[in-house]
Amino acid sequence: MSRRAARSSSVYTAAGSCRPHTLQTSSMSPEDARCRLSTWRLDNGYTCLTGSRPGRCQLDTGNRELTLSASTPPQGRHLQVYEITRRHHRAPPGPQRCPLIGNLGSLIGGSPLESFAKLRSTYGDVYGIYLGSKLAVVLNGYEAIHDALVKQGRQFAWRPEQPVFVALEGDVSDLVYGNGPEWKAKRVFIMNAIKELCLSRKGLELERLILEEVNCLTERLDLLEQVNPREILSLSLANVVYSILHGNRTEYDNEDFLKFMNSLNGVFKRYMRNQMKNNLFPFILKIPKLPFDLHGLQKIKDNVQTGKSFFAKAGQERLSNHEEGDTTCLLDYLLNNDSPVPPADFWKPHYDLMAAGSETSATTLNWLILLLMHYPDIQEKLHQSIFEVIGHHPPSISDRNDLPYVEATILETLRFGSNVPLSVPHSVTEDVAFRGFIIPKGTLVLPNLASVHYDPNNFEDPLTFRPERFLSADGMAVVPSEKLIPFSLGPRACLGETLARTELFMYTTRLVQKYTFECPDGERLPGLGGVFGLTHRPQDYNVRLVKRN
Ligand code: HEM
Repeated sequence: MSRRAARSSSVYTAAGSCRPHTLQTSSMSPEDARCRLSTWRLDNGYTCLTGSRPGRCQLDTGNRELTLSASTPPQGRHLQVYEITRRHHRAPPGPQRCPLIGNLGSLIGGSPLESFAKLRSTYGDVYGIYLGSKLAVVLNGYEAIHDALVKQGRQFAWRPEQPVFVALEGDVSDLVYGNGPEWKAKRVFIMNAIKELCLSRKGLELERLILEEVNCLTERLDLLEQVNPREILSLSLANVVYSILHGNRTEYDNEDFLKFMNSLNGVFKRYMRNQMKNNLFPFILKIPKLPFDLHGLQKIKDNVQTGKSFFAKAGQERLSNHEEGDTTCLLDYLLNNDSPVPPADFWKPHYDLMAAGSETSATTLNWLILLLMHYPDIQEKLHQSIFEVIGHHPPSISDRNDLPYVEATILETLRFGSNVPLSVPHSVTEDVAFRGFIIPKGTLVLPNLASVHYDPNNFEDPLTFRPERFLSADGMAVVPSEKLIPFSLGPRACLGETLARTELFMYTTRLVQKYTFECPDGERLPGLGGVFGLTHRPQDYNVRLVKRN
């Protein structure tokens, strides 16, 4: 309790939307008073909703304790102060917090990425916004993101506690959202397993596996004149992960596979909506049964159940045929003695990898096709560069060094599409001093990766698609940029980066070898504005596939 509070004469209890405060009146001089209750708003951010008569008062939040002092103390009255508009003390600056909705008003209307850019121009590289009642610190620009995720990587490596996960009572995938030593052990184990499986010759032979998958995709595409590529790409890329998990692919029209993929899409769609709702009304998750599944819990539980059932069926064969020491697929690794994942939890990494590894890579290819439709010169140059080196032969991973234009086009697509624009939310487990601010324990930290990719100081003319920016002057070598961070940075950086880069190379090369992508007759070329969700994807569009000879 502050010294001022100790001098106080009356005690008032305040009901807080987050936590209640005890308000204490003291005999402060009127000169100290800084805000007027008659306006019903106290100028350090508390809002007085009921109970007190107009007077002059001051709130002292010096040591995070609330002390109300008034020249005319609201004696004998119950004063309700809701912590709904105060900004955290010493937290990064940001717009005035509104009751209940926080700063959602600043984000609604127009593209969220543009809103974030506007806030950056007002408040700087590190600012705080309230998503409902929850403080989120947004990191913008390479330096701020690098300082947090790399220089202070240990402190920022935490994932935030999500109220909805608490409500799911442990039925939560823990590779992406886990924390602490258990998460670390699983991450290291799975990364090593994927590396051994995919990149050493003893395992799955990633090249063969991806080629088989691209061939299945092109067999499908060959039957079509035009297509909305979104779903078929998603199925195809999910199948690559499926093959790594099980050692063999599944059919696109396998009912369980389709059901699982649909449920994943449902999760992606609902995730953002639920996040917002739960931040706005955190108490609704505490109510076990709500009509119409208002907290969305039942739908999420159903999705998890679909994931579990899919795994139970798909993994059955491997589970019954496995012998200790087998290493033909990821499931074998999980079944071996040194696995940190207990059998009851096998579905979790399965779910995580399918979720994290399908939509992301598929969205990048979805951007690529749309961008090539917009830039036919680049499409022709890309095709030419491939044809000169490997002709009609299927690509192999070792061709990457000889195809710098392909690599540069992929890098530029990852930059332009920025398909995981706010990364996956991070958090801090303790109050962290960062660039002169204090980021309070439990704060949501959003690394705005897109802010790095669209910054003209990093990439000249950032809204133009130009693969050459990643090439040497003679066009013979790739010139990577440290400012390109689509897979994020630090201890939580994407676990599948190597796999994703390999997929993107093999798919891009094979698809451009086989087809010219054009806007279908009679349709308007779709715009390049993205749809913002868990990923940043292009709007749905149709592409005409013209087979090359
Ligand atoms: C173009 C494709 C991809 C992009 C752009 C991408 C991007 C990202 C990003 C930005 C993160 C968050 C990093 C952070 O929290 O700071 C992430 C996490 C993750 N990604 Fe990817 N990813 C891609 C493909 C893949 C693939 C193919 C897999 C595996 C099959 C994968 C598995 C994961 C996992 C498991 C995490 C969570 C890591 C952790 O929390 O420790 N990703 N990815």
